[in-house]
Amino acid sequence: MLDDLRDAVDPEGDRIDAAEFSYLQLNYYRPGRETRDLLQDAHEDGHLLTIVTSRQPGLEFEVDGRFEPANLAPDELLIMPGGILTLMTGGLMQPLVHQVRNVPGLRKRASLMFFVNASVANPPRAWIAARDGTYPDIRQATIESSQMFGLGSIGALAQ
Ligand SMILES: O=C(O)CCC(=O)C(=O)O
Ligand SMILES: [Fe+2]
Repeated sequence: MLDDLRDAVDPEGDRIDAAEFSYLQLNYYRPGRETRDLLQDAHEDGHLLTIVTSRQPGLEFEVDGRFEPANLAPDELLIMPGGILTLMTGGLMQPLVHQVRNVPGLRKRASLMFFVNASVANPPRAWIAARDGTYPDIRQATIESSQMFGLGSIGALAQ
């Protein structure tokens, strides 16, 4: 899929090596114990892509300024573009903003994400330059995003 994106945007561009720095994350929520309307506020993911699934409702994504339920069937995945893909494409591909609603009556909620990251050991050059003509530092952006939620830095994997 990343190769197809590259071919569409810049066939001469760097191939993304996503094998080593992509990872699975399991989120577990106890909606019944929370008083908040949102279990996760609206955000974009700081990765190239996020592949997400859940058997429980709650995930919503933004379309034309409004949030819509993802309504994933048990055998469905949602593939969401993230902020690093925006950097790779000079702003051409915008991230999908999403949030997790606290659905009344739901006691437990689990979701599984596969976060697709470019290698920080062998980072690609952006396929399209930013508006000011510069090329963003994909390696640095990937490392910084990985630290956003207080998780261990992805940079540690490169050592
Ligand atoms: O729990 C979900 O369905 C989505 C979680 C999410 O957006 C995230 O962890 O970045
Ligand atoms: Fe997210």
